[in-house]
Amino acid sequence: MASRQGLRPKKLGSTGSKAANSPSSSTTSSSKHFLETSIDGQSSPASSSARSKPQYFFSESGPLDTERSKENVTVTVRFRPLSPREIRQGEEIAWYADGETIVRSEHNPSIAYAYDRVFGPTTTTRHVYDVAAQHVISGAMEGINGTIFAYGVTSSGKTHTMHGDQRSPGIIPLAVKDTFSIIQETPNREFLLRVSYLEIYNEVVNDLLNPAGQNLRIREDAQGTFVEGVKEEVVLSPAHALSLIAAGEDFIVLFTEVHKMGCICMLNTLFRIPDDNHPCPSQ
Ligand SMILES: Nc1ncnc2c1ncn2[C@@H]1O[C@H](COP(=O)(O)OP(=O)(O)OP(=O)(O)O)[C@@H](O)[C@H]1O
Repeated sequence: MASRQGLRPKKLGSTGSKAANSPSSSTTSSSKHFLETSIDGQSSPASSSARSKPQYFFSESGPLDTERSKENVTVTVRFRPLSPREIRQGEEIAWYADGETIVRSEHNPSIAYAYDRVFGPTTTTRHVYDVAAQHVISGAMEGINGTIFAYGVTSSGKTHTMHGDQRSPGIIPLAVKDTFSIIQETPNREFLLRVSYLEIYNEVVNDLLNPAGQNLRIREDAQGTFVEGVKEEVVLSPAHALSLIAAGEDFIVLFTEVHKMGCICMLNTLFRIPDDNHPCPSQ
């Protein structure tokens, strides 16, 4: 897993004016609310860059490469646009995406942070998925553990990014679809896909696929860390997997009132797809 250090954005000095560093006006300003999407693809070559270096578009050489190749965590920031309500209330943009890797303060341009990738408010979820998540899925299908998670303050866009809607599917449905496409394109292997859906609320782990599975314990054994007693469903199609998410969502609604009272409390869900894949016996 990632070290804490790996999750920390790197603060930069001023690297120039906003206009000079911004590729286009559409990505130079965005809401003061932003979401950080973290990705952990253990040992995945595609996620092996240094935390503060843009992973996808830089190829680096030199003595630091060995060190960087150990880095498995990338941090991506996605800005959402101001909502109509925020515009009506006269809310102002506080941070903006300055190019593809820098977040800069509107009020003090000398304050800037570098991330692996920064997406402005006009970026589609599909693009975020393609650039920042797809490689974790393809890595997982090759047996490399991977995690994609979103964090941010309330209303920063976590649900929009991870779940999305019919018009703009989120990272979870896109990942499910991709997973099954990869299975179809890999006829020489057999895959067993199992899904679990958990919520971590105030440090309590609840099973969203099983109403009886409350306050589950996190344990460790020789094979690694696991949640004791969590329900795992074998899934046979994208529709089946997505129906499990929908069922889990119904369950989350039960917690919504608590969540509202909790102000900035975070409601986090984990949608987990462990896959066991083996070469076909006949191959
Ligand atoms: N990239 C985006 N483009 C357009 N609208 C967005 C975007 N991201 C979020 N929104 C909108 O902003 C609002 C808040 O987003 P969302 O519900 O995803 O936040 P959240 O972080 O999940 O909030 P909470 O923690 O309170 O559940 C929603 O109306 C959503 O549709």
